[in-house]
Amino acid sequence: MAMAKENDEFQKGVKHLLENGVRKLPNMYILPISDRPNVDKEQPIMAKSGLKSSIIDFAELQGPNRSHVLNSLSLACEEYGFFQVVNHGIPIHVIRRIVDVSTSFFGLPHEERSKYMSSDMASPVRYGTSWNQNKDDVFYWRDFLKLVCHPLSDVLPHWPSSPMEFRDWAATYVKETKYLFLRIMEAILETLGLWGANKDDGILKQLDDGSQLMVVNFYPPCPEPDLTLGMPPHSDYGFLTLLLQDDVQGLQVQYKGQWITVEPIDNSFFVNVGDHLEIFSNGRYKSALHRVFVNPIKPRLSVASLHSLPFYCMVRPSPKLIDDANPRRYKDTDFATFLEYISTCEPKEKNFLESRKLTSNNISN
Ligand SMILES: O=C(O)CCC(=O)C(=O)O
Ligand SMILES: [Fe+2]
Repeated sequence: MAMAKENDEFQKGVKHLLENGVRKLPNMYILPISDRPNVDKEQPIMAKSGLKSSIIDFAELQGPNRSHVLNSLSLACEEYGFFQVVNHGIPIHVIRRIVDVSTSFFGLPHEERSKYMSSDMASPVRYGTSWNQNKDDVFYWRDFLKLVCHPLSDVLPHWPSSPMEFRDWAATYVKETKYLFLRIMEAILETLGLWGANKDDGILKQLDDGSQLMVVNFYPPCPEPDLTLGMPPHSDYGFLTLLLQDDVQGLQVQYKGQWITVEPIDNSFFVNVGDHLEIFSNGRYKSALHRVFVNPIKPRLSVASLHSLPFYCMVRPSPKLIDDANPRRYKDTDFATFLEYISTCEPKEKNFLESRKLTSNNISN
């Protein structure tokens, strides 16, 4: 009984635990030694790792240097699975306001935030904690707000009405990030030889009408950050995720088996290749494995915007990227398969994508 009660408290999230005087990391959050972040051990930060070419100047992409930027973009997607976009064109006040209203949302009393708790994965709004709180054996030090963003007019009335300006700014932010996503995708299609003269605008139309999810992640200060994580190693499911992070370090990406800390660059987006783009590009571009560590002093906030095809569409390797030298490497995948997978087995690292790979026995054109 006492145990069940304690469990109920964990379900309310980490901010709630802190507000209720928890000063020591509960056992529920302690990861096995092999999964702990090891942040003390020498882990390079991005600036010192030699990954400079992963910075993409969006303004240059629209100008005479486009082909040069496209080369960097292609290299980043192929080699790292991520890049950072600067001069992205989204007005700075929109960026500031989305951070402000998101911070205010997490500043609301627990009763107000918890109105949006739901175990229904398809709910247009879902407040929750950890990674998958209904299934996690070990909990992660994160609270989140997930908003389904498409079709906007249908979902908007379900979004939080408090703080007062939340809906308006979230709607503006969602439209701006969708526009940026589509422009970046045009460039990515071009790097794959599917734009320009060899135009495949079918996929871009589908993406324009595609799914979009906005996830606000909040990581309060953690009493014993070396024993836990804010998010486990994972790849995102969609084509691209556009991530806005505040100025507190926490995000790490894996490169050549090593965890590299992404130092936040003011007014930029960290963009990572998701599983669907890996499938669509027939494995040429790789989805990025990333995780989040937490710290004992500063709260951290990030806003992720995840984009893919409409939920009912199949994701499959582009036929133009399949030939004798590059046989089809992935099975057809739809969103229902993904939801079924995450409801039956814990998504760890890139294991969903692994389950979609064709083996050398059943590889085909
Ligand atoms: O908070 C972060 O930096 C990463 C968030 C993330 O990976 C996600 O929302 O999928
Ligand atoms: Fe992620």
